[in-house]
Amino acid sequence: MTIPADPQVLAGLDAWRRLPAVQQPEWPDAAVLASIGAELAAAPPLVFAGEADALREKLAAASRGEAFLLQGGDCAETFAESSADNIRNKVKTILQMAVVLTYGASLPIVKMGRMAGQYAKPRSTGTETRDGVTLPAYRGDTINGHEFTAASRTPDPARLLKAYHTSAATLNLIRAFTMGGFADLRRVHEWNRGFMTNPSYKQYDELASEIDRAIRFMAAAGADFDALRTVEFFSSHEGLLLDYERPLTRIDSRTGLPYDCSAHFLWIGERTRQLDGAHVDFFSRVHNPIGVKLGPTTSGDDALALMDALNPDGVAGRLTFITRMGAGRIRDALPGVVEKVAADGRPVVWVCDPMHGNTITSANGYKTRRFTDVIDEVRGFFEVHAATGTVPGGLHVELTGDDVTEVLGGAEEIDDVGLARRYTTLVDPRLNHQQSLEMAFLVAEMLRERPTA
Ligand SMILES: O=C[C@H](O)[C@H](O)COP(=O)(O)O
Ligand SMILES: C=C(OP(=O)(O)O)C(=O)O
Ligand SMILES: [Mn+2]
Repeated sequence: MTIPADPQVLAGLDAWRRLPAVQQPEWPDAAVLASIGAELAAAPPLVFAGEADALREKLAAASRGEAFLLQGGDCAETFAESSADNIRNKVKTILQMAVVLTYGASLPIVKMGRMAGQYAKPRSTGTETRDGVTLPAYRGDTINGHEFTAASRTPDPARLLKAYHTSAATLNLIRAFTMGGFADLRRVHEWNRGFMTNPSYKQYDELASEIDRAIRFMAAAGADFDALRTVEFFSSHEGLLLDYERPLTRIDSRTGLPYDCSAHFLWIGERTRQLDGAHVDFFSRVHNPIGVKLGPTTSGDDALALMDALNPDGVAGRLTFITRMGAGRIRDALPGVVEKVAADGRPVVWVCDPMHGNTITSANGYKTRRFTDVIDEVRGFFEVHAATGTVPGGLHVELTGDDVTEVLGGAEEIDDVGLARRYTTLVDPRLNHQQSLEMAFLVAEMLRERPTA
């Protein structure tokens, strides 16, 4: 039976159009945008509302300390880099990290990519000037091109369709990889053994051997490894570009409720979470699990007001707060926010994004981050939650499966000069494959040491 949407609920989905919407492009032609919007609205959804519900349940478990979220992928996916190799390497990296974290946490890891839709970026300045020429800033492949020409930087609504089709192809391959045997625990474990042959990672030997022994124990005890050939993998991106998210919002025939079917999980960024703004209004009306980024200036009252707007009834797993305070700020800035939310009692998932509060410019001009700062913010996150008796529920990282040189440090010691070797990101610096695995080993230790009920 199909349940239709309440007409008021349907009308509400466009209420954001009358509210201030920051970080949106200036499309040159409203009529072209409208016709592409209609085309998107008629295209099949990318995810099924029932999958978003399943994810909500898993996030509810994370909020109770019964699961842990690993969310990772590029700062900005690009159409050009949405190749099979690139997608495979990212999925592989996340799966490898997840095995290490599963062992550290002794919990199921909820696996989620910043993938299949992460094509729209908020920017700190709307324009970019090079050699006296000023053009619109690059806002992600769904809006404009990175090439520094007037033609490429002009927002082009045809890109919305390209974003949709590239998301569909990416998601299709992710589903094939994770359901078709690529994610088999025995394979993933072998990849991790390969990583450990590099002497730079000697400090993780002990943990790696323990994991190896645990897998051999499982085999000896007759564990059904065939049941561990597939994994659930969820898609997510920043819910930034409302001209894309609105047409992909559909009424779930089972319930009559709206879901944004561009991804399983959408988050509202630090720059677009104004309480009276378009983004909070729009995402308050869709039933996916939703995240909000919280920067270092967030107060406990800000967090409570966001909860009132986005999860007034306290549905478990509906709301995730992704804190991104910076290594130097988290220990001071996070406790007040966490205490206030904990005292309220409505559940949230607390997730640490140790990337966005730690961005610096290297002496030779690269936008980068220090691996030590990234790890220190995660450590601070665990310390704060241990002190307040709350649950550290997950990790949100910018990473790639490839061997880029964008983040300083790691056991292989990328330095300022090293950044120049393979710096390919178009927006923020990502952990490379090795740095990502190294982070997983370090976070696994933190998970092991955390207080559990
Ligand atoms: O993740 C994204 C960036 O932090 C954000 O887009 C701001 O980047 P910018 O300062 O380079 O504009
Ligand atoms: C822009 C991003 O983050 P934030 O909103 O936290 O700055 C991002 O996740 O790429
Ligand atoms: Mn980023």
